[in-house]
Amino acid sequence: MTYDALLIVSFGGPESTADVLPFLRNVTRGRGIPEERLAEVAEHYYHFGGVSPINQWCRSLIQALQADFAANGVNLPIYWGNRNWPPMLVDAVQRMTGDGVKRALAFTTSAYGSYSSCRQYLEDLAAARAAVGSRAPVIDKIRHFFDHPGFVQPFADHLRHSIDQVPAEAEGHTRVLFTAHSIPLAMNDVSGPEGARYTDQVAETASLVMEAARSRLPYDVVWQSRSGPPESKWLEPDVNDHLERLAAEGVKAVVVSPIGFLSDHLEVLWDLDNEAAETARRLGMSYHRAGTPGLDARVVTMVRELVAERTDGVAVKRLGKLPLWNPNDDGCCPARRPPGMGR
Ligand SMILES: CC1=C(CCC(=O)O)c2cc3nc(cc4[nH]c(cc5[nH]c(cc1n2)c(C)c5CCC(=O)O)c(CCC(=O)O)c4C)C(CCC(=O)O)=C3C
Ligand SMILES: [Fe+2]
Repeated sequence: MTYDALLIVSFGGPESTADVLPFLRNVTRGRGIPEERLAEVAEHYYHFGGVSPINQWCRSLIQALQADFAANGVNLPIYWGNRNWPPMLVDAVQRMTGDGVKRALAFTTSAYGSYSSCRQYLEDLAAARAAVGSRAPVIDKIRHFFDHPGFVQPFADHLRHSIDQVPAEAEGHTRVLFTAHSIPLAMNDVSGPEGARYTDQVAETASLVMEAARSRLPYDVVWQSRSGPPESKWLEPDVNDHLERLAAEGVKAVVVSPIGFLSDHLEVLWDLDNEAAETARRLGMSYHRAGTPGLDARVVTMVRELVAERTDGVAVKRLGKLPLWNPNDDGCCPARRPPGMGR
């Protein structure tokens, strides 16, 4: 297939205190998120001056990609649009249309399947194209990259580094925790063609990262950043609850690797580096947060390789064994939110 542009699609985040509440209203419109939860999350953003690192990370990633494409003879202009905060997707699609782009590939900054991490991006892409009209380009989403070596290996290197920081006294009493964003159980049940693909993919990434880090430590997959009404059931255990359990079992050190996130989003900076770190401190555990890939050169190479899979039919580079599917097909996550989650 030939493409004439690459579109980077991300979540978007506020860049000043004045942006925070309007951003949160964009994210949660029609979602049944309690007002108190919004106020609480707003405080997390205010703690960082109202600035999420996500937009600046996108800018830097795009700069690095442009240089990499130029150096490797990849002739694709790169556009950028977010789901929830400017630069918005609809403006990116408008610009692409004006530039005469007919068919584009979309790289979303989320590695996994599920309504929230994939289908919702597709819906927002479709809405942006519809708003622009019939001249808008066709846009194909790149596959989930949870098992690409450019995703797994940076996590593995950071994990190895953090394991090496664990104090000698904790030897034999150390646990690795992999975290990803919790989602409603109803959403996970219908993730991917046969359901539960979100939890399956996260579990596969966790085991691939352990293998690449050559670690034999015991590890668990846990969840973070749950929101939504308290009566709805979400993936558990929450990282903080799990730390309580581990402390009671005599675990003395934890190494936390946020494999749910390609870069240090606010969920990592607040929910892990503040909340979970504080929980561990209170429990007397040594806490080590392993890094995310962020702007690792291997991420840049990965994006180029994911593009080449589609443009040049080069072999799919992956470490995992779970079946892949085309996230543009309607046959995976339902094009409607699972019941109990708003809209
Ligand atoms: C699976 C998943 C990912 C990973 C995949 C991906 O990357 O897309 C993710 C990423 C992110 N989530 C983010 C921020 C927020 N998510 C919220 C709310 C929610 N997230 C959900 C799921 C996910 N979220 C869900 C099921 C909700 C409930 C509301 C709903 O059903 O839609 C809320 C509302 C307040 C709250 O309730 O917490 C905020 C502010 C940011 C930006 C961070 C920054 O600024 O750096 C990022 C990257
Ligand atoms: Fe989220």
